[in-house]
Amino acid sequence: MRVIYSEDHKLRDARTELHAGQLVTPFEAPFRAEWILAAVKQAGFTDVVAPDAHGLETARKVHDPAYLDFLATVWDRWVAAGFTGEAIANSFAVRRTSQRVPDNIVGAIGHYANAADTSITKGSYEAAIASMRCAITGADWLNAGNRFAFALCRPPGHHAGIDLFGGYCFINNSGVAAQRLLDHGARKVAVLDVDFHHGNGTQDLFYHRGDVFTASLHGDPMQAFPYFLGHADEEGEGEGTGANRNYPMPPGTPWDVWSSALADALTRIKAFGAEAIVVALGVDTFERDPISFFSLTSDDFTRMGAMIASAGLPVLACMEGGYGVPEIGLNVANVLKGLEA
Ligand SMILES: NCCCNCCCCCC(O)(O)C(F)(F)F
Ligand SMILES: [Zn+2]
Repeated sequence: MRVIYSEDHKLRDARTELHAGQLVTPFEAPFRAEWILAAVKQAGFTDVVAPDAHGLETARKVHDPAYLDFLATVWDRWVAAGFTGEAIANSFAVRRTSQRVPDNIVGAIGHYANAADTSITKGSYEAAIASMRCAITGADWLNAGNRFAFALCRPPGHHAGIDLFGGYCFINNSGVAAQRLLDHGARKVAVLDVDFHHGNGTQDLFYHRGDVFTASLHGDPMQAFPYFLGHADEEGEGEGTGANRNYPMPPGTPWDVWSSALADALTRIKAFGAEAIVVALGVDTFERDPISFFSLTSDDFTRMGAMIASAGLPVLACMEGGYGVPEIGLNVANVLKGLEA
């Protein structure tokens, strides 16, 4: 198991998150990556490398280039506008609005935001690039013929759509990794999202494509963020018809229910003909996660890894969510142990 980690995640250290009507300390904070790195090393996964310095070539195949340009410049534009707070969208291009991108930075950030929970700050973009590089480097480890890799991505990526940021995400790491696998010989790949929250960004990236199967197990969007995508009747369109599968589940979902959804997803991934699986690995399905509502135990994460490995395919796990409790490190390490069991 190769682990890819970048110290540059620390450049993403926002002071604020809009939560429950207040600006709070962000749940998605630097300590997360430090706890997870320590725990996976403690578990014996010591083959840890820094990412290769990839550019945006692969990312431009799944994200709108103008969106990537926005990410690269938003903080400087925000500061140039004379604002002293962190960059937070507060007007949005919602139903029945123009999709022109305003010149004004407050309008532009609202065009590209899919949630107001994600402040953009100095260093956010550089951290997102480093996170993307971890995912691409992990994909290249598989491209070299290896079975397993873990990209310790921070900031996460699965809420980042073609031209959308939010939910703590900017560049869709697992989506870029899937594209990288396709660019290096794979004909079909799957992105399996086990984070508590629906992978709305990843679904957006590949909804009309028939070469990437996207599956997501998550809190029912009628009850849970991201709220506006992730229903079971979203099955892909055009070339992508039948290549998207959502498993929305209710509060309190335990392992036996959750794992039956995983078994179905893996069956469909194999039937699709995927040659590799990119796992959007959030561990916020944990019973004591502070912002989620499933009931998986730490031992269930070992079972999760073993089930995914039983598909018999190469696996790249890209870190997504998992908050606030020390067990996030143990839970990630358990998935890796299960993969290699
Ligand atoms: N303010 C707390 C209420 C929840 N609002 C935002 C939730 C974002 C979840 C992010 C994640 O866990 O899905 C990711 F993997 F992307 F990090
Ligand atoms: Zn999550």
